[in-house]
Amino acid sequence: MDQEFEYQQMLAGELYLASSILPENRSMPGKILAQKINRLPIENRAEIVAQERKLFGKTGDNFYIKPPLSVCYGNHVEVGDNFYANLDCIFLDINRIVIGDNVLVGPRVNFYTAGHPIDAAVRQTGLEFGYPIVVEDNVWIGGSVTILPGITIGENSIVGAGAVVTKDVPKNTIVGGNPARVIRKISAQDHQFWQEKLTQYRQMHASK
Ligand SMILES: CC(=O)SCCNC(=O)CCNC(=O)[C@H](O)C(C)(C)COP(=O)(O)OP(=O)(O)OC[C@H]1O[C@@H](n2cnc3c(N)ncnc32)[C@H](O)[C@@H]1OP(=O)(O)O
Repeated sequence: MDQEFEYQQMLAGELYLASSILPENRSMPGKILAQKINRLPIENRAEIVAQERKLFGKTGDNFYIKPPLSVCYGNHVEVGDNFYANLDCIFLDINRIVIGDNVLVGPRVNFYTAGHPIDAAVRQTGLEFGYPIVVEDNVWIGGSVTILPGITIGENSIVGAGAVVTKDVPKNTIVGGNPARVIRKISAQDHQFWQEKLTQYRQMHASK
């Protein structure tokens, strides 16, 4: 009964006592499965993907996370279509991590939903909390990025390598640094530049 209360508090973003969940340890199956995935031969991609689909709460078409990966629960992560995450990512999903379609994640990206009270006396009670993370469609997260609890990254945006994201990222924006700041908006010129590169590539490919 207490375990269920604490678990629901956790998902609601309210204070909860992790140690009351831990005796039964609802997060252990996900951790064990992640360990199993990390031991699979890297060339056995079909099996890796099959196990990753069991680990996460939801996955879409064309999905792959390059091991090793780490989770807290695993089943609190939901991912859309066309998802790729490079190696060594950490999904600390004590609250939900909701990721849209066409999202690219670089190596060593940390999704941290968990936090502890600022006040030391309350922190010492063992009470903690977690807020959800949302990554909207078409986002690219560079390597070694850390995303903090409660953050939303808006559609089409890019998080530069090494950023610590402490505030929501608006859509169509490039951010970088620690704390992450807006570098610039993604513009019509970017669109034109990359469309031209794409056309060039296709012409060269066709002429081979
Ligand atoms: C899915 C995967 O596996 S991804 C593989 C791993 N690859 C990566 O992580 C690469 C991520 N890429 C980056 O971080 C790139 O630098 C990008 C996408 C942010 C570049 O964006 P652009 O707008 O083209 O940046 P550009 O190079 O023109 O630099 C613009 C400014 O932003 C700064 N900047 C660029 N990247 C970053 C960054 N990661 N953090 C902080 N500042 C940055 C530049 O220093 C420059 O500053 P200035 O105007 O003061 O000189």
